[in-house]
Amino acid sequence: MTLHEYRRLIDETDAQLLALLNRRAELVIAIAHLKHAQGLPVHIPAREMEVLTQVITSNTGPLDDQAVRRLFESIIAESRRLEHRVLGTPEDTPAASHEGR
Ligand SMILES: C=C(O[C@@H]1C=C(C(=O)O)C=C[C@H]1O)C(=O)O
Repeated sequence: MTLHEYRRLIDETDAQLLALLNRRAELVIAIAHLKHAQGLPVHIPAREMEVLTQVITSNTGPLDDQAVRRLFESIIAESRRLEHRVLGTPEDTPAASHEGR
């Protein structure tokens, strides 16, 4: 395959990744509203650990586990930012502190 063909495949793959990331973001928004309604915080470290453990455990490479961890830590951090944005809560304040609003 030529360089140009590989790059077209990368472009296609990036489009798929973006669609999946936005699908994940839509699920995160739904979860944000549920957690807010139940008085739960945006940041749930135990769940984040579970997500990271799952992706690292199922990683078959060529990305190494540290790379997968960094990528998903970034995705999760953006998910938290998104939750705070849709809820209108400050980023460093748990949504639980907004109970009763
Ligand atoms: C999406 C959630 O909110 C936050 C973001 C998470 C994620 O992006 O996977 C996981 C835990 C929470 O800190 C959730 O609680 O499930």
